This record gives sequence, C-alpha cells and structure tokens, in this order.
Amino acid sequence: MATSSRAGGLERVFRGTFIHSTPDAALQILEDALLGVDSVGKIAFVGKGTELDALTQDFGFSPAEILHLGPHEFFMPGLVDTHIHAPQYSYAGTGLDMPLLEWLKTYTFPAESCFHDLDLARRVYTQVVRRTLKNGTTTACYFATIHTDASLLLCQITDVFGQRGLVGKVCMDRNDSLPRYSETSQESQAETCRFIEELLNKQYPLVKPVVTPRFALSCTGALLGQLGAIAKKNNLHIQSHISENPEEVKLVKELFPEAESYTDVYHRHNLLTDKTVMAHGCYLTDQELDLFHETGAALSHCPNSNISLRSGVLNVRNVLRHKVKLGLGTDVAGGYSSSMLDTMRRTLDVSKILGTLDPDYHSLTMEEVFRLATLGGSQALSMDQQIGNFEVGKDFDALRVNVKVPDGPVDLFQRDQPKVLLEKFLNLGDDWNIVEVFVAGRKVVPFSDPSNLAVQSHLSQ
Ligand SMILES: O=c1[nH]c(=O)c2nc[nH]c2[nH]1
Ligand SMILES: [Zn+2]
Repeated sequence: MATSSRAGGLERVFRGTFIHSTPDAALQILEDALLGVDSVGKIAFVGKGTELDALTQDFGFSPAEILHLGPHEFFMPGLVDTHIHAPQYSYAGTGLDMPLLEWLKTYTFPAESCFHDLDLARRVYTQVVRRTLKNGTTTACYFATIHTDASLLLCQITDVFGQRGLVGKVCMDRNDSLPRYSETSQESQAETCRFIEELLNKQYPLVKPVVTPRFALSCTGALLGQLGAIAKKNNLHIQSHISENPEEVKLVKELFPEAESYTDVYHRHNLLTDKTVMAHGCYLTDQELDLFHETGAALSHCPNSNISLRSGVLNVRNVLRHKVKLGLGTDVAGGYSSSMLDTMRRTLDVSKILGTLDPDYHSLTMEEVFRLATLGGSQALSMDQQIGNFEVGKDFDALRVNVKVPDGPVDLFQRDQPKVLLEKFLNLGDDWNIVEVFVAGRKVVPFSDPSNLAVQSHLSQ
C-alpha cells in the first residue's frame, strides 16, 4: 500500500531500489519502489511500482517524468556525521602519533588558533564542506573554533553548498598550554550570544547553532553554567566531548571534585538535554549511561579517532542496552578520514574485535551499523522527525549509489541482489559510487559550476 502526504506540488519521482532503516528494522529494502519528492523537498509518497496508475492519478504526474535507477543503483538516506571539527580538516591525515592531551597541545590548538584569519577559514571550510558532501554526509554537526566571524563563515559556506549543518563556535576559557588560544568566560559567553543571534538572523534554512563547550577541561564551571543557561533559554543543541581518554577522565575528577562523575559535571550545569550530543564516552559507567538515557542526551561514536589517538574503545552494545541515543562521527582530525564510510567500517571492526576478545560479546551487524550512520545519527541530533530515512513527510536527504560506476572501486560479477550491492558499497565503495547527493530535495552533488562561481564571489565579499 502506498503512503502519501500532499505537502506541495511534485518536483521529482524516482523508480528503483530504496534501502533504509526504521526503528523496528535495521534494514528495509524496497525494490521497484516509487518515491515522490515535493516542491519543498519533502517525501510526498512512497509506493510500489505496481501502484503506478493510482499514484500518477493521485499526484498528477505522467510516467514519462519518472527518473529510473539503473540495475546496479539504489538510494539510501544521507549520512549523518554527528561529530566533526571543521578547522582540523587542515591537518587531517597527519599528527596521529600522541595521545589526546598532547595531541591537542601539539597540533590542534596551534592549528585552530590561526582561524582568526578569514581567508584561511574560507579555504579550509569550503574544502571540508565539499569533501564531506561528496562523501555523502548530508548532515554534519561541526565544531568550528573560538573565532565568531570564522564560525559564521562556516555557516555561510554550509548554506551555500546546501549541506544540513549544526555549527558551534567553540568555547574555552581555560587553556594553560596555549593561552593565546583562549577567551575569558565573559568573552566566551558574549561571543556565543553574538554567534547565535547573527546566525539566526541569516535565516539559513538548514543551518542551526550549537552551544559548544569544548570539554570540561577547557571550561570553568562558571562558563559551563552560562552556556547551559544560553542553551536552555534559546532551546538550542549542545555538543561537547566526554570520557574519551583515561588521563582526561582523571583530570576532570581533580578539577571538579564536587561532581559525582564526568557526566555529572555537565548535568549539574544543565548541559545534558535531549538536544545534547557528546563525543566518545569510552569510559562511562553504567550509572552515567543511565543519566544519558534519563536526560535524552546522545553519544557520538568516533572509532577512527579512538583508534588513531589510542584513546579507548566504546562498548556500543552496552550503550544500546542502556537505550542511549547513538550516532557515528568522523571526529576529523583525531579521526583521519572525513568519510562516514570509513567510520562505519571502523565501527564494525572495533565491534568484531570486542567479539573476538569476549565470545559473549554480541558484535554489531552491518545492518545495525548502517542504521547508526543514518537513522541513528538523526536520532542522536533529535532530528529524526525531519531526516534519517525515507518516511513520508521527512526531507529527502539521500544518496544515489551506483555500485558499478565506470572505473569505480567495486567489481561485480553477476546480477547481485540489493543487499549484496549495499554490502559491497559499504565495504568497498567510495565517493565515486555516490553519483548524486540530495539535501532537502535539492541536488547538491555533483556541484553545479554556476553555483560554485556564485559561492566564490559571494564568499569573497
Ligand atoms: O577528539 C577530540 N578532538 C578535539 O578537538 C578535542 N577537544 C577536546 N577533546 C577533544 N577530543
Ligand atoms: Zn572531537
């Protein structure tokens, strides 16, 4: 039976294979399906090829207007990167030879401190948005730097390229290792308010502000409290890091002796809400995971970063058992790859290693990881009413995947079933296979040259 909604006139109708997840099914494959996208980018109907006549009548389109997918093609929901540092893209792929706190001091803070330079910011941010879009990231939850104007530029670039973005101006009023890359708590609070106000005034349809204390070690309790109040007053998203590395966990305990746990540091400053996403969480206790569940706060699992900085291992099965919302993140540049395909592969690898070490550990399946990267990410960002799968009424954020693209990375030897095509793509594919990317119904990849010219002139003003 077709499902439908009549939000606006029809813009496009596709026919072919659609693969997505639902809360009940990690993998749902719709073969020979028809999907209509309305003029405001929402999914107007999803039906079967056999229902063509009824759908053409109900929605007023002709069969000649249908865009047909090829035999090795399918649509899947856009990938949701729940944790990525846009400025760190400048040194992605390098500097992975030390643990977190030294890594921050040696590479991260010096690199981020340069982003007062708007020309540098424009170059790096343009490339990170283009690269992640090409890799199929339709929604990205970005950390910028402490610099408000450069953070606003990241918002503008995200808007121009048509990516859905949550963007945070980073807040840190404590940085002994590089005092020039720090703010007073008054500056941090005032600049966060300016960032939010200026971004909201721009009215970019797909870009939202996120309140972003870097992590407990970078912030005084006073600043954490002010940021919790700002988020509450404006009903905003919040992002930070938690329990990533043993040394970090130990120092947080020393710095906040009054708190019952690392999670409690954030909770007592009103920073754990159902619009919070915290990266890592490798060392959270069961009690802390209970607190995440009670508050509706989410975790972002960043396996490339956890391996590359030798930070720790997240027991995803335990997180899911506690019914904590969970998405995946590249965590560029602690994670060296900006591709969510890499993040999915590492999520699976880490889970298989846990299963090898403990025969009672129930490793994740490919289907579960696919759900985490799409619907899971949308839930972690509390955006699952709007994105995450192909439910009628949601925005059409989607990747058109061609597993047999000429000169591509995947070889096929027979007419494979859609599940095999998906598995080949997830394990062997890359951006060559992502032939089109849609965000809110707009085709944003391939990049259109005229719009790029517009970007260049727009951004150089
Ligand atoms: O992976 C990480 N990347 C960072 O930039 C950061 N800052 C605090 N904690 C962090 N962890
Ligand atoms: Zn991070």
